[in-house]
Amino acid sequence: MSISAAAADTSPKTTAGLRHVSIFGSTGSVGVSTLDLIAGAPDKFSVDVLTANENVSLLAEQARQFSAGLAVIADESKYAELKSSLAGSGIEVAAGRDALIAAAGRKVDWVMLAIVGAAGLAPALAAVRTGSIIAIANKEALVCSGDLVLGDAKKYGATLLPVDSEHNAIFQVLDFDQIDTVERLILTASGGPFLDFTLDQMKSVTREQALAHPNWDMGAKISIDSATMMNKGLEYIEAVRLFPVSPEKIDILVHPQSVIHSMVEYRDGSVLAQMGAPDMRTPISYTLGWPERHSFPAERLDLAKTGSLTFLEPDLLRFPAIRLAREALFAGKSAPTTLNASNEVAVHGFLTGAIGFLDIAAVVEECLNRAQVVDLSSIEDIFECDRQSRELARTVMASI
Ligand SMILES: NC(=O)C1=CN([C@@H]2O[C@H](COP(=O)(O)OP(=O)(O)OC[C@H]3O[C@@H](n4cnc5c(N)ncnc54)[C@H](OP(=O)(O)O)[C@@H]3O)[C@@H](O)[C@H]2O)C=CC1
Ligand SMILES: CC(=O)[C@@H](O)[C@H](O)COP(=O)(O)O
Ligand SMILES: [Mn+2]
Repeated sequence: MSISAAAADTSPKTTAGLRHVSIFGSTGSVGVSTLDLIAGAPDKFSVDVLTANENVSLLAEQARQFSAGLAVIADESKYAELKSSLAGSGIEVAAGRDALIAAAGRKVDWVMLAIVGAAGLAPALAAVRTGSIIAIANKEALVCSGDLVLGDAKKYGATLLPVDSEHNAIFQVLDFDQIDTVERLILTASGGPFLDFTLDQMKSVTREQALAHPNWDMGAKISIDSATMMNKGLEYIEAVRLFPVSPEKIDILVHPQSVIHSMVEYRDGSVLAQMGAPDMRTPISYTLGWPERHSFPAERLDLAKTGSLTFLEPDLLRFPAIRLAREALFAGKSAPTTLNASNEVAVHGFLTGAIGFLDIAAVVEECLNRAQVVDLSSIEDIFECDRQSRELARTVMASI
């Protein structure tokens, strides 16, 4: 089933009342929130696969706490450490990229894709091909792979549930059965920590300032993307991939309080919004329970306390990443893959002190200008484009 049909399927996908789940990227921000929800409902879930890149100690701790079937560490050099950490537990251990992909091919009821970056694409495809319910947080996989993930979801009968707060919001209020009555999707954006900064001030911001998101507690890469607003650019492409709505009908609106997570406007003028406190456990809980709603004691929204909700247009001069993402989408073919890969390299460059904050978008723009826009007709083409774009981004960064 594709995402467009997912809303119509109302039969809970459980095995004897217990949902068997796997979490890819369990040691990250989304992964930890997912396990937090699962810990609160031990009678509803049984954990099969947990994975990390290099954080052996947290992965081993999680695997023991949840009696996982298999723990996979992507960094092969950490295999022995993980093996000894889990000795005597009866938990299977594996390492490396191929092991990660094989683990994603294990059939369970529900999978969380919470690896950050294009590194999550191959496991995402393997998971989708099992035909299970797939909760997808990994927006980069959707951006860089064109229609492949959605196409395979359809082909293999998987149900794709968006985890990203904006897309989860839209999923909750979008009437898939009357899609031609939809006039606009409105993606809200907090504007990040530099919403009120001048370009001159943005030139010299530090890593710590950029990591300090005003509303959300997230991993480093997405926090920097929020600060450049590339996150909204990626989310714009993510929305085009996920929802059967043309790109011209998708707007971005800055809403600094992050209370309205996104909106859908219908042709009769009705605007439906999903709201909530900025806590990722709410959208994750929605996907964990889907099609039922589980109870979750998240902080409740207190609008009187919030006081006012404000909105403004994004400033594309101070936040060119939004323009770059739109241009990449309209250029099509390999351009979104280049956008994503060069952004990943540039964000890493900023986090490691190699380039300044404003250089992130400059590197991406230069890569988009220099890279050829070519057809990507297979997963191998996507990987090759991703590899070449990273190489190009490193070359561009070295010249700054
Ligand atoms: N955090 C949030 O609130 C939100 C996140 N998202 C999206 O969800 C995804 C995850 O974000 P977030 O949880 O913040 O990220 P984190 O950086 O906190 O966690 C990333 C996870 O992926 C693992 N990982 C990193 N690199 C690799 C690799 N090369 N191979 C395999 N595993 C890897 C990490 O392992 P290790 O711990 O060992 O490094 C960790 O488990 C991103 O795509 C993000 O855009 C979307 C909406 C909200
Ligand atoms: C929680 C979530 O979904 C993030 O993607 C969030 O949207 C980031 O906030 P920005 O709106 O600042 O990008
Ligand atoms: Mn988001």
